[in-house]
Amino acid sequence: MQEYAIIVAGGSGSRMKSDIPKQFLPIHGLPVLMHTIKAFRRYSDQLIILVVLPENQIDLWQELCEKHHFHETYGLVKGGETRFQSVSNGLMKIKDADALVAVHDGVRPVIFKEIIADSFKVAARSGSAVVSVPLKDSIRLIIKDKNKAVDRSQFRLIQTPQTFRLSWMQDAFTTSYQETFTDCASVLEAKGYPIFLIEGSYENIKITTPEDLLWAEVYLKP
Ligand SMILES: Nc1ccn([C@@H]2O[C@H](COP(=O)(O)OP(=O)(O)OP(=O)(O)O)[C@@H](O)[C@H]2O)c(=O)n1
Ligand SMILES: C[C@](O)(CO)[C@H](O)COP(=O)(O)O
Repeated sequence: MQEYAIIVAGGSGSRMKSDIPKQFLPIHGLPVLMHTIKAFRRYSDQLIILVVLPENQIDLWQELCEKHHFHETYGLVKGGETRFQSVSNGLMKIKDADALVAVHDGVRPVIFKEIIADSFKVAARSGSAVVSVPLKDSIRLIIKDKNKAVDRSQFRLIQTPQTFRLSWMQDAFTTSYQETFTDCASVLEAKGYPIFLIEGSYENIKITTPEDLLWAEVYLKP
């Protein structure tokens, strides 16, 4: 079955508060998104990669590609207002009848090829594979002005890639957008599809705020 990766990098990175969107900030001199694309290419030469970018940042990306002599093979897709819309735009570019699609945040550059491989293997068998890790901190539930300890073993932190059968994704993404759709798993779950969790890695961080860049520098050895 043909394997696709939709790498979503259509956001503005408001929480990073940087001059340019965080997906273009350098780690060891190379933009975050280039590290992410290279990680997926390391997984397979056969993988079809689609990269979703904000329409108004495509010129900047192309300048960066020239500057860094970045010549990986991938298709470019225009992003949307929300992550949901950006994924949806990526899905619309896929014309195969049958395929597997891994959706990954462009700002998670420390993704190991073994995890990508596992996500495709499990999704081929079960229809879905969502990367997750156990919590290391204690957590408390906030109820108005009070709070209460909860059993952390009942929770998982969810990462990407999130890999699914194309037909499941196409069906699920016909749903109207809801605020609670923070990832693809929540969209597929809302349509009744089962979500299978697989083991992720604590290094697979999402670059969201400035200190995350420092950790990514440590994890991505030059
Ligand atoms: N309209 C959007 C919003 C987000 N994303 C992508 O989804 C991933 C996870 O989102 P997040 O970390 O929230 O990125 P931003 O939306 O850019 O950040 P912020 O919420 O701080 O503005 C990122 O790779 C981001 O580029 C996207 O493709 N299209
Ligand atoms: C998709 C995701 O990275 C899984 O943890 C996360 O939900 C993205 O959240 P954000 O609100 O877009 O930062």
